[in-house]
Amino acid sequence: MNIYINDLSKYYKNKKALDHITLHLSSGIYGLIGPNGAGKTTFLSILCGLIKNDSGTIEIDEVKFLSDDFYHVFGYVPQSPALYVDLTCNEFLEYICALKSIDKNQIDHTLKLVNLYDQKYIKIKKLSGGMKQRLSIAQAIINDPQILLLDEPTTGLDPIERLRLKNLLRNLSKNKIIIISTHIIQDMDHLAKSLIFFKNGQLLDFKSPQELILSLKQFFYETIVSKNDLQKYIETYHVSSIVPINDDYKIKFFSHKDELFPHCKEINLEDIYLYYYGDVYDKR
Ligand SMILES: Nc1ncnc2c1ncn2[C@@H]1O[C@H](COP(=O)(O)OP(=O)(O)OP(=O)(O)O)[C@@H](O)[C@H]1O
Repeated sequence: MNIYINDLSKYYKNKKALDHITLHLSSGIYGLIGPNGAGKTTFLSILCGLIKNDSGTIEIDEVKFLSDDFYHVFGYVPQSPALYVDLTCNEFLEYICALKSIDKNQIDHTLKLVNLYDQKYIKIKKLSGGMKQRLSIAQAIINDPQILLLDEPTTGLDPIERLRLKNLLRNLSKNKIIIISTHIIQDMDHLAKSLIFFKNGQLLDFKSPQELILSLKQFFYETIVSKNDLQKYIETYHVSSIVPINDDYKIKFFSHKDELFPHCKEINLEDIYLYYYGDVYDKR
């Protein structure tokens, strides 16, 4: 399965929400990264046919985009779960099976996958936020879609629920294209094969986490500063981490100049998020 997105743009009146996005996606998990307003939801909404793009094309190599066949290979987890809270989990999934024209015998298997089998006959309004999120994922995966889109699925989940969700997505990802939008970049660590960075509707970068770290490490430096000097460094450099060490601080920062400080031994995805969405990117 491949998705070819070519020169995709979208306006809301005069506001450009997506600006000439071109991407080729094959099987695997993609993290769609960006701060609020970057265009993530707009992009996913176009991919699932909820809204229309103004220009550009989307092609999928096995089905025609937005045809009936497309909806059989596709699942969507919206930003806010759209659930009927007076139904039980079982009743809700029976309704989804009817909508998707699939056999109800998929329900038990799906509830087990999302770890909600014990809640099968519980009303949705009695579920915790994390359980509701998993039920929302259940409705999206019940037809075993080859394309799965999730809009900020980790928002509001505690660390254990986030870990559960990551494991579930990892287990589901074989032969599927999974796109997960998030501004919590750490959630993509050891999960996404590639990260797609959006800012103001534009594509900033599209690389694997390893490639990103390799290409950006050269801009990161580290040094130890005294408590008195810390504020001066924060004002002068783009500091991405501060770790107290006895009475001093170990700071990590990025700069596009050749600095006299040692380069960082390691940088992580959080450093990369700050690199792209801190003000340094606009100042380059
Ligand atoms: N229905 C709409 N009408 C007008 N402008 C909109 C509409 N939906 C989104 N926008 C604007 O388009 C831009 C992209 O919004 P979008 O919701 O796609 O971003 P996002 O990255 O998903 O943000 P968030 O992380 O806050 O969900 C923003 O500037 C937003 O204000």
